[in-house]
Amino acid sequence: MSTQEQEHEVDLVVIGLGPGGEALATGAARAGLDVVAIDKHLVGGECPYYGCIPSKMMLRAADSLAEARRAGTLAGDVEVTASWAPVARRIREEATDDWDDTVAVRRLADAGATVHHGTARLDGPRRVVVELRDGSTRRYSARRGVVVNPGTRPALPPVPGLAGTPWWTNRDAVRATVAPASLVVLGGGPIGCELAQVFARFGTRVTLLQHNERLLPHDEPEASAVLERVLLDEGVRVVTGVEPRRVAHGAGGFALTLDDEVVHGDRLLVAAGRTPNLDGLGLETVGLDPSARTVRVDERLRAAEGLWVLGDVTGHGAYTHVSMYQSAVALRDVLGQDGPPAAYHAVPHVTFSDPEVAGVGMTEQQARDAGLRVRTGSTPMEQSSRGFVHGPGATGLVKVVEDADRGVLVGASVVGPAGGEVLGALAVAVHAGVPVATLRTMIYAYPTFHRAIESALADLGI
Ligand SMILES: Cc1cc2nc3c(=O)[nH]c(=O)nc-3n(C[C@H](O)[C@H](O)[C@H](O)COP(=O)(O)OP(=O)(O)OC[C@H]3O[C@@H](n4cnc5c(N)ncnc54)[C@H](O)[C@@H]3O)c2cc1C
Ligand SMILES: NC(=O)c1ccc[n+]([C@@H]2O[C@H](COP(=O)([O-])OP(=O)(O)OC[C@H]3O[C@@H](n4cnc5c(N)ncnc54)[C@H](O)[C@@H]3O)[C@@H](O)[C@H]2O)c1
Repeated sequence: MSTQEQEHEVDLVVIGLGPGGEALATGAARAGLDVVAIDKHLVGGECPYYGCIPSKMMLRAADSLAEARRAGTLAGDVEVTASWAPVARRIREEATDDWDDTVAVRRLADAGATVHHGTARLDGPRRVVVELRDGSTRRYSARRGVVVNPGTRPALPPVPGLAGTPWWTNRDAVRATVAPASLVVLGGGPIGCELAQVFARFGTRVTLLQHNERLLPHDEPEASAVLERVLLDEGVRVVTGVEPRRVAHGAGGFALTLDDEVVHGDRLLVAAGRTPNLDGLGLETVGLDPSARTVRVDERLRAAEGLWVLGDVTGHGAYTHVSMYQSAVALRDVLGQDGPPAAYHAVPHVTFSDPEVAGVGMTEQQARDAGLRVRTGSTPMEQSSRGFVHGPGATGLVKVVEDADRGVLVGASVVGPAGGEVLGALAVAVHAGVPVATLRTMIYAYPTFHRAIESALADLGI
């Protein structure tokens, strides 16, 4: 073993600094542990540089255009000339520091951690090898253990011809310096729906091809229907239940062959799910299967002796708030502290389209599949007083799913303006198991969007 490869003994090694890994490394270092934190790309992971934050800046800009266009109905004439330049500038300068993580590295180092940019892999229990960017190798053994938070990358669907083309991932989309004239979006999940609406509102001709029979298939069918209608009304061509047979790229852009037509676009955004970054991590050296889609963890995020795994790869919801939540639970375990175990009965999620599509807990179908005696109640957002006042853009609904035997909500959905904010009240109800009878005695401020919850509860029946 060369001097360079001498094994260094530390308390904790964190591989992958997504939101959860970064927070855990910071907390462990602040608590006095000797922590080595490693990321092969940017400290902070996908969310701040290529995911949540830049995409939500794009959506904020697109929403402002839509609101300005609604002024014609509400407040008089407004002339709108869309420009992508402020969006690109905000993302580059304000959100990502030109995709530079110097500030995040310094923050972590100031907390007391040793930060490396390099690719790490497990090399047996509590052992890690890092290939540093300068080509050198470092080996660590970790007294407490290793935390792994490697995240995911865009999945490449097996469509003939696709692999050799310059298709866009979310990373290319958030780095765009102009809005393309035309765009084909492959995939109608959260990424596809959010970005299809963004570019359409900036004047891009968008075709959204979704393999499933509906958009956002993990949400309530009613929510999918509202979003599809809105996107169609805004000029997005939505084609569901399709999968391209072939993709070609040439001087004229992309051509995607469907069963009975060819769809064209200057750009092609592939948003067809994610591949977990579990390959090359050395999971087999600790007795785990590197080809699995998720790593099974217990309620303290332990995957093996001295190994904690966090984030998207655990399969408990590919959201930043899940990664952060898990990191707090795992940190307590790393530090030998007691505390509540991880529970996932009230995981919320929000697709930040306009209207926002938000959900918590189970859908009606999931509750039925779980064998519960289910009652549902719903109400259209348009029929609420606030929806009526709001006018254009107020489309949506509130739907609640009750376990009728226990008299508590096990799931809820909100589609509407600020749907993710309205969801907050329902997330409390599902999380804490607040009895429906108690929710019905609440006073709901008039005329708010959240007052529609009272109508949905009334629709459950007696
Ligand atoms: C376009 C888009 C929009 C999104 N919007 C939202 C949103 O609005 N709200 C929300 O909650 N979620 C959103 N998400 C999901 C969110 O980004 C992820 O759930 C979140 O980043 C948490 O992921 P993670 O903790 O698993 O790790 P990640 O953020 O994926 O980070 C993993 C890190 O590990 C590093 N790494 C991997 N392997 C190694 C290795 N071998 N050695 C060293 N380092 C390694 C990677 O470089 C990366 O930095 C969005 C995602 C995308 C793509
Ligand atoms: N606002 C948010 O919280 C937010 C936003 C974006 C992403 N995310 C997270 O990131 C994850 C990944 O998002 P995503 O939208 O890529 O994945 P996804 O898996 O949720 O959706 C991908 C969609 O692509 C479709 N698809 C797959 N192969 C296809 C093909 N060959 N042709 C056409 N369609 C095809 C599938 O039917 C599926 O509905 C999400 O699960 C979510 O957890 C969250």
